[in-house]
Amino acid sequence: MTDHVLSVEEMRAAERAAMDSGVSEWQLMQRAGGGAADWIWRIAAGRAVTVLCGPGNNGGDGYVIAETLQRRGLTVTVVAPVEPASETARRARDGFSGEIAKTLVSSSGEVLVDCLFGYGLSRKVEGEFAKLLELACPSHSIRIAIDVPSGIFADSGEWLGASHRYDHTLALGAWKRAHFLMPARADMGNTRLVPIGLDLKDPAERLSERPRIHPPEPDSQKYTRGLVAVVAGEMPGAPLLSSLAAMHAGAGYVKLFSDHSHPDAPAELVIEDGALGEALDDERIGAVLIGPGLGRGSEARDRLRAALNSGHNLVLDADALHLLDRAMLDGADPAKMVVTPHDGELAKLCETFDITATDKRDRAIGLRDATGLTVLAKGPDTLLAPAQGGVVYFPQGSSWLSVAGSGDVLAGMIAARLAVTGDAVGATQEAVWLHQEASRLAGPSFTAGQLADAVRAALALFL
Ligand SMILES: NC(=O)C1=CN([C@@H]2O[C@H](COP(=O)(O)OP(=O)(O)OC[C@H]3O[C@@H](n4cnc5c(N)ncnc54)[C@H](O)[C@@H]3O)[C@@H](O)[C@H]2O)[C@@H](O)CC1
Ligand SMILES: Nc1ncnc2c1ncn2[C@@H]1O[C@H](COP(=O)(O)OP(=O)(O)O)[C@@H](O)[C@H]1O
Ligand SMILES: [K+]
Repeated sequence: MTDHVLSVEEMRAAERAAMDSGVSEWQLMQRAGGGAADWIWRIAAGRAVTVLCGPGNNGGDGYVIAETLQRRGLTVTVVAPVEPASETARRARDGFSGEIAKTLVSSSGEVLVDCLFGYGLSRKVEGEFAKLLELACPSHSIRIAIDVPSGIFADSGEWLGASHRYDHTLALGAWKRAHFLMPARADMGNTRLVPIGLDLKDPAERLSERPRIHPPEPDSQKYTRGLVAVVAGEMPGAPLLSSLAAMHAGAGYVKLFSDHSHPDAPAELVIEDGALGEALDDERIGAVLIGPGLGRGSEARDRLRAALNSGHNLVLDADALHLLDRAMLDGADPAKMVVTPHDGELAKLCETFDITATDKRDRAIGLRDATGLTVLAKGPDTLLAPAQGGVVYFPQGSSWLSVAGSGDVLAGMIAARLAVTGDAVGATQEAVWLHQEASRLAGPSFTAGQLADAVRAALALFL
C-alpha cells in the first residue's frame, strides 16, 4: 500500500514485522538504498554526487546508494563525519568501494544526497553535523533528502536545528507524518515514495486517495441530487461565493438564505429571506453551510443555533467557529457536522473546548475527540480528523489558494458534496481535491470568484 502515513513507532514495528517474517535488515536496506539510487540516478543525469552518511541506518542507506551509483559510472564522494553505529550500517559502509572523507572537500559534486539522519533523529542537529549541512546544502545545486531531510523530526515535521531546503525527498518504505506537515513539507521539494516491501495493514493515518466523483443517478431530480442551504448573515459576499462554488460542485439545487439584495447573484441561485427556522424545516435539504459572512453578534448566534438544531448535515466555517461552544452543541448531532478551521480558527476552537495541544495534528485530533466533530484543519498542510478516528493527509495544494475567499469556496464545495453523498468524510476529501484541482485550472493569481468558476472544469477531472 502506498497511502499509509506512519509514526516512527509504527515504522519501526513494520520493519520488525518484516524481519520476523524472514526479511533481514540488510535486505531492507538494499531495497531502500537501491530504490533511492534509481531515482537519484535519473535526477543526477550524469552529474557528480556527494553522499553525506550519518551514524545510523539512514547513513547505511547512503553507503548503499553511493556504491550503486558508483557502479553505474557516476562520480561519487562520500562524506561521513563519524563511524557507523549499527551493524547493518557498518556492513553497508564496508560494501562501499570508494574513498570516505570525514569532511566536505571543495571538489564535491553538484548533487547532494543527504543521509545523515532519518527517522531516528533524537535530538537537535549540532556541531560537526550542523556545520556539514551548512556547507553542503548551499554548495550543491540539487539537494536530495533520503527518507526525511536531516534535522526534521519525522513525527511532527518540526526542524530540530537549522532548516535547509531540498529539491527532492525520497520517503523510504512508507510516508511519515512529516512528509505532510509544515514546516517540513515546504522544505522537502518533490516527494516520492520508495517501496521496500513492507506489509502494512489498516492504517490509522493515511494519504487521501484521489476520489472518483459519480454523475447523478439516471432517475435524479433537483432535490434528490443534493439541495444545499447556505445561511448568510451580516456580510453578503462570502456566502454568495460559497453558493457559487456549491452550484459548480455537483449540487442539484442551491438556496441562499439571506436578507441582503445580492444584485450580482446569478438567476439560478434561489435567494430566500425571512425566518430561518422555517426555511430550514425543509426535509429535502441535504446539507447546510453556515459561517462565511455570518458575523458574531446576537443575530448570528441565533442563526447558528437554528442551523445546529435543524438536524441537517452541517458545514461550519469562519464566524460559526468563533461562536460554537459546548452549550450550542448540546442536543445537536456532531456526527453530521464538519468544521473547517484555518490555524487561527483552530486555535480559537481549542481555547473554547479546552484543548491544550500545540501542534496542528494534535489540535485537530483533540478537537475531534472532545466534540465528536469531523475536523478539517486547513492550510498548506491541510489534514482531516474524521469523527470515526484516524487522520487523513492531502497532497500539497497550490500556494495561490492563500487568497481571501478561498475558504468560502471550499466550504461551499464541502456542503455540495455532502448534500450529494451524505458522507461527511468522503465529501470533505472530494472538496479538498476539487479545490486543489480548481486552483491549478484557474492559473496563477486567481480571485476567489475565479476559483469558484473553475470548480466545474475541476469536477470533470474526477468523473
Ligand atoms: N530499520 C530498518 O530496517 C530500515 C531503516 N532504514 C533507514 O534507517 C533510518 C532509521 O535508522 P536509525 O533508526 O538507525 O536512525 P537514523 O539513521 O535516522 O539515526 C540514528 C543515529 O543517529 C544518532 N543521532 C540521532 N540524532 C542525532 C543528532 N541530532 N546528532 C547526532 N547523532 C544523532 C543516533 O544515536 C543513531 O546512532 C530510516 O530513516 C531509513 O533511512 C532503511 O534502510 C530501511 C530499513
Ligand atoms: N499556502 C497555501 N498552500 C496551499 N493551500 C493554502 C495555502 N494557504 C491557504 N490555503 C488553502 O486556502 C484556503 C483558505 O481558507 P481560509 O483561510 O478559510 O480563507 P478565507 O477565510 O479567506 O476564505 C484553505 O482551504 C487552505 O487550505
Ligand atoms: K536524511
